[in-house]
Amino acid sequence: MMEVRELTKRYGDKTAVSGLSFVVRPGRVTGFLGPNGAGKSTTMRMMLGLDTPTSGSVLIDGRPYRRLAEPLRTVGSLLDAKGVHGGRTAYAHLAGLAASNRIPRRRVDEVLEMTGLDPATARRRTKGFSLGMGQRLGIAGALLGDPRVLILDEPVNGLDTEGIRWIRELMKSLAAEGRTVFLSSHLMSEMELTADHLIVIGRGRLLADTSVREFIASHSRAHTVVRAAEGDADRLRDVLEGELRARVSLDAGGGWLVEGPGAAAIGELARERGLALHELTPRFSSLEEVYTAMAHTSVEYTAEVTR
Ligand SMILES: Nc1ncnc2c1ncn2[C@@H]1O[C@H](COP(=O)(O)OP(=O)(O)OP(=O)(O)O)[C@@H](O)[C@H]1O
Repeated sequence: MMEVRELTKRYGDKTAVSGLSFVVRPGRVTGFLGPNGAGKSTTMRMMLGLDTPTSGSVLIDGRPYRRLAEPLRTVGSLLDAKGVHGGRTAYAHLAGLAASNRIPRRRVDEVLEMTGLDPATARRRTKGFSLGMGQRLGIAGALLGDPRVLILDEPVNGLDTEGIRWIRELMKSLAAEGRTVFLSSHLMSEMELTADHLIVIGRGRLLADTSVREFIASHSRAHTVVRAAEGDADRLRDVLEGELRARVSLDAGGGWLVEGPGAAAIGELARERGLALHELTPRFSSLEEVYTAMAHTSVEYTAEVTR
């Protein structure tokens, strides 16, 4: 478990993180969202003791990072996959990390296998690694100490479709084992598939701390796809616009996309007006649609931090 308490970070007159408080719980994947410059990386750096808060604190399993006896065994992290010495082989990099954290050498082979880095790749210098291979190595490093908490900044960055799917399943299985998994990503569709819970920040402040499902349900507008019998389509649109004040547009699959009234109201009105419906389907927004709509309407989502 991780507790962020009244966390604030200022750089000169710029406030990157402002009075942020939330709890990241074990047993689920928590996604960390926010536009560029919202303060995600700064928050993650403070979680890992790489940056000192101006005020506030982060506790990992009850202690600040710097007071953890064996940090790598408690928290695994991936902030910058390029933070590996290019002259070393992947194996040497992990073996060095293991040795300095009193982690048995055999664990290196285990994490290499878990992350799909084969022995031949592991013996290559990391300088020639692709972004995706570097990302896998970074994750191998994060898993080395078999930590209860994982903090990953953009872990799918540079991965192909197969790699992205692999990360998704890995994150879910680590959470299912009871670990605390906290990750940021710009890929909303991926976040929707991977995360159970969301922490959303904008301008360094907390905007939402909720399940993915609730976030979508509470911010999406009701949409329904409705299709009438042939010949009734125009009349259906007129009735919806005139009597229910609905916004009606043509749906990509034919039929009308109705915004405003729910499926029940549409169905009942159609029956009263003697219109036979061939389709009446509530449509839920995707996380990406909800997030994009918020980004257009809320200043916290749009502008950079200025103060
Ligand atoms: N070392 C620093 N010195 C001065 N300002 C900084 C420093 N680090 C971050 N900032 C500023 O703090 C704000 C938050 O940056 P941060 O990198 O944490 O955002 P982010 O949400 O991770 O963005 P991105 O999605 O682009 O990575 C930005 O305005 C950034 O310019």
